[in-house]
Amino acid sequence: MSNVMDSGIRRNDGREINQGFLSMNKHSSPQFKATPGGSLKGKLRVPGDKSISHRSIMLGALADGVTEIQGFLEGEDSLATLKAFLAMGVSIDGPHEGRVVVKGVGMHGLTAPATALDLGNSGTSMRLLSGLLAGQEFDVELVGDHSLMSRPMRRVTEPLAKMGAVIETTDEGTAPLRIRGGQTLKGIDYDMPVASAQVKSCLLLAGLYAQGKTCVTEPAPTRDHTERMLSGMGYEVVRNTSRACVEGGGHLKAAAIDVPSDISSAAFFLVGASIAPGSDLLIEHVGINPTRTGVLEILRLMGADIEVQNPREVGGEPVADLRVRYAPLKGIDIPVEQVPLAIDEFPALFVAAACAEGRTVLAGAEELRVKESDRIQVMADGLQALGVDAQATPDGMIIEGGAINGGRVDSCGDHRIAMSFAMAALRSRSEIVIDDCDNVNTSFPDFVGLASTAGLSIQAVR
Ligand SMILES: O=C(O)C1=C[C@@H](OP(=O)(O)O)[C@@H](O)[C@H](O)C1
Ligand SMILES: C=C(OP(=O)(O)O)C(=O)O
Repeated sequence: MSNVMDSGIRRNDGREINQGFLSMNKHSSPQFKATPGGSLKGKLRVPGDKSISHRSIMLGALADGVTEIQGFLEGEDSLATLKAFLAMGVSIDGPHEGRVVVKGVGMHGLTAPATALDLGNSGTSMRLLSGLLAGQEFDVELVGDHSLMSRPMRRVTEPLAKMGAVIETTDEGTAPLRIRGGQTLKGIDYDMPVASAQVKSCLLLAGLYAQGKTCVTEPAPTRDHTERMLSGMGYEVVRNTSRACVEGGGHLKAAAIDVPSDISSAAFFLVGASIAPGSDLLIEHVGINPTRTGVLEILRLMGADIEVQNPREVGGEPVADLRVRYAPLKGIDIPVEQVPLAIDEFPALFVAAACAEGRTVLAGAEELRVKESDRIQVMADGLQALGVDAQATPDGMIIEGGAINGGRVDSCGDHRIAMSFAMAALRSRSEIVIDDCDNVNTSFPDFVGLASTAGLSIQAVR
């Protein structure tokens, strides 16, 4: 049933993703060149939600029965998750134009992979899988690219150890993660020190394999796709405002999953259209789960003109079309409670702040320093290179809005930073050249094509 050959995954466009595609040669990482000016117009649909795509493969693989997924993100991060489950013996057909069929093996049907699982650039894959795999019968090793191998993993390995998991990290608490199988896990009641959906999801997934009840309390609301999908597949999750609990030993039932477009990918267009005079753009079928809509709230506080049209629910997740028109923005103090609800959107929001009138202050966002790059420092450096008054602080940034000159910036291999600076060209005085943009493929394949259709003048060059 699988269309995967020994050499790698065959994509629906005929391209083959070879073994080792996740650790691509950075010498060939393209530059983006974006010409100043223009506006964003028309209607478009951005690719599927990355968080939901990961979870659809993980839970589909563990379910009884066949899970059909539509709208799956064919980006390198979610493909890394897909490939990990192929390596653990799950039969998966696709992706074909966003459709993936996963033949579930049940809670105890995974088999030992022949080699370490390479999760590329994807923190979500590594942290969620560490929980899911801590309760298996086999040993497994998790590795990734240079960025992923430097991200903090103790936030998951420490609470997992309290549950009885045995996981080895480096002395710095980073991957490779060596997970010893055959452990008996027991449920814990865990107060998370950081607001992290990855930590919460990791522990809930481990909790499916634990004796008794596993409860996770979060210091602030974070994305709840795991809880929603578990419930949607018939696994009881007991939730109140800040706490989610599962009882180990249950089963998942296969279900159809319709993945909405990713609001984190829509964010570049929300910002681009807000800052470019003359813009009027409709972004269709976007996931507007309230744990993800901080970007809408923050942009509106800045004066953006965003209309939520045709709100509906699709497969347990709220979805809508977003119409965004140019509006003059003003600087604000970003409300701290919005931080976890917009955690991946700050690179784009910093560009909005650079185009706003007055000062924007972000605090309470130290988590940005441990994403694919240090998003506070890398964005501050890039904005300064473009002539913007942007000062990094330990937990955020202070930006004085004003003119954006052109120039050259380094995305440091961070997809969200590359796409954010591309949108900055809509308001820059001269060309913006962005280095090291390969990883845009982790979350937004064909960003350049879609952005060009909407009116951004951008090219990828090797
Ligand atoms: O659970 C998820 O799918 C994610 C959670 C967030 O990470 P943290 O849990 O580290 O905040 C987010 O930044 C990441 O892109 C996806
Ligand atoms: C932080 C991100 O992803 P991950 O943690 O899965 O690498 C992101 O996509 O912005």
